[in-house]
Amino acid sequence: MSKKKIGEVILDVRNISLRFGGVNALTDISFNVREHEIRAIIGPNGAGKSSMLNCINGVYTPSEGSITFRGQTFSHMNSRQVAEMGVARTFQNLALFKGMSVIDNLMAGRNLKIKSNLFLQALRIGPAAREEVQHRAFVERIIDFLEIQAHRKTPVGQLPYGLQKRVDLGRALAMEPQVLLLDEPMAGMNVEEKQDMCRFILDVNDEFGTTIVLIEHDMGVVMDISDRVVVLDYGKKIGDGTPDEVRQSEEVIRAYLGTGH
Ligand SMILES: Nc1ncnc2c1ncn2[C@@H]1O[C@H](COP(=O)(O)OP(=O)(O)OP(=O)(O)O)[C@@H](O)[C@H]1O
Repeated sequence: MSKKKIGEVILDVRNISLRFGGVNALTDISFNVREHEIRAIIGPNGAGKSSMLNCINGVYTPSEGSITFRGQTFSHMNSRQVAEMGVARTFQNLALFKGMSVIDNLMAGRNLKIKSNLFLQALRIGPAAREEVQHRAFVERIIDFLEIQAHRKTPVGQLPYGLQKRVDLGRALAMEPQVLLLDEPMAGMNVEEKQDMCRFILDVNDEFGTTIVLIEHDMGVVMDISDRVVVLDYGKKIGDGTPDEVRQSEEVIRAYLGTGH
């Protein structure tokens, strides 16, 4: 693990519960995330991991509890407000425009940062033209960073799955987030693609200073790259600590590590 500096609490999840009809997807979950940290959420299928991310980024409204982001507490925010506050997300089932090129997908991810109005943008005149140049330069930086220069103009749907996941990461990075939520960034990847994705996640954390919260099933990956891990089981928190602490918890071993997930 690098000698990076972990900072203050940037995201504080307090007593979150979420119910779907009779199903308690989350029950009284509390944990925090510190600036510059890589924080993993793990747990067996149906444990509530995606529901937790959906509460953090405003897709779901928790039945109880609150989330504090950079000192501002809210019990519900919509997804756009959360994004504007600096939280970006990738999805388990990619959120890309398959028919559009890599560069256009990244520009779409940049949309939130574009200040000029649609009319000026369409005409590409005045401040809108200057702004577009700046945004394209930033997107090109991401393309170089993620080593996808050769695919800049390729429609995303034609790329292998591993590269599509990388473009999805790029789309989220185009927002220049302070906190990046990654929902199973390595799902469906082969070993080499996983190694590449691991390297990119560590580099994003290191070079951009982005705080990362990730859900991942591959335990090797989680234990290798995370600073701290939250463990969920049936919607309850059963573990929270460094990878070593979590690895040694009997409750965690019983619920998760020992079951061959
Ligand atoms: N929109 C929904 N409507 C009803 N129940 C839901 C909904 N989303 C999730 N659930 C239920 O909430 C519980 C937690 O699901 P969730 O998808 O958050 O778990 P998970 O840990 O992300 O699972 P997986 O690893 O399989 O993705 C499950 O029992 C699931 O069936």
